[in-house]
Amino acid sequence: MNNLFPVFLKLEQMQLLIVGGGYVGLEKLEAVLKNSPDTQITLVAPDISSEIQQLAQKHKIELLFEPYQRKHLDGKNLVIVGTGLMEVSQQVQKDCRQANILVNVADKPSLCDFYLSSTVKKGDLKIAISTNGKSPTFAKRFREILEEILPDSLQQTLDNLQSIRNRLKGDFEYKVEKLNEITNVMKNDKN
Ligand SMILES: C[C@@]1(CC(=O)O)C2=NC(=C\c3[nH]c(c(CCC(=O)O)c3CC(=O)O)Cc3[nH]c(c(CC(=O)O)c3CCC(=O)O)/C=C3\N/C(=C\2)[C@@H](CCC(=O)O)[C@]3(C)CC(=O)O)/[C@H]1CCC(=O)O
Ligand SMILES: NC(=O)c1ccc[n+]([C@@H]2O[C@H](COP(=O)([O-])OP(=O)(O)OC[C@H]3O[C@@H](n4cnc5c(N)ncnc54)[C@H](O)[C@@H]3O)[C@@H](O)[C@H]2O)c1
Repeated sequence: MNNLFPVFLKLEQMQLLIVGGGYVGLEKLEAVLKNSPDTQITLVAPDISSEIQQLAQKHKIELLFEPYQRKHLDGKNLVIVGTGLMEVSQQVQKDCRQANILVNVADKPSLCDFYLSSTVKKGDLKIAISTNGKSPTFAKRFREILEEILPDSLQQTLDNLQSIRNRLKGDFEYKVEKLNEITNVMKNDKN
């Protein structure tokens, strides 16, 4: 079964809590900042790595040097946990469930409401990759392949299509038909 529903979040309009300030916390923080560098983030952990402290100076990151407590969820829309400690992970997951806040526990699929994906970005094009949790390493490798093969000229194509879209006159059906006609060239001839 592969029933995950993908969405693209406007994370910069939300309040994110990250629990854990070690290696995993840094990895997830970097994944967030790569896509949404202006996200308002609170990161809580008794020990916070120097790499994270450096990132906090350049981004909107509040650091709390203390153990996780229930009150840290106040006002948060989304939570990512990366402490490597099962008791902490389970406690945060339970608290999030009660508060109706979506939670990702890094590397613990059974405790996740959502998974992080590998992401490819070429200008305005963004592709999110999931393997349904089967192999994050495959997701990473596939990202690398897509990053390599997608041409930089894609942005020009998107800009052109947007300007045509804005200039098209007529009703909705006409516009849809016209835009499909123009982009038909992208389809393989054999189809
Ligand atoms: C895509 C990416 C996004 C990100 O995290 O940013 C991501 N993991 C990445 C890398 C990666 N993670 C791990 C390795 C080591 C090799 C290996 O084990 O394969 C590598 C590879 C590396 O680092 O080279 C360890 C690992 N990960 C999970 C488990 C537990 C398990 O599978 O049961 C374990 C074993 C832990 C242990 O043994 O202790 C689980 C999850 N990892 C996910 C996402 C979710 C599923 C995504 C999907 O559907 O494919 C899911 C389910 C939950 C989540 O964490 O959100 C990011 C690549 C970013 C990029 O570079 O593009
Ligand atoms: N590839 C690499 O470069 C590299 C480097 C180091 C570690 N690792 C791997 O990463 C894993 C360890 O990473 P990690 O991030 O899980 O552990 P970590 O020890 O790096 O960090 C744990 C974090 O959790 C915090 N924490 C502990 N109790 C807490 C609580 N009650 N509330 C909030 N925060 C709390 C700690 O203060 C710390 O910030 C290991 O599996 C190791 O193999 C990889």
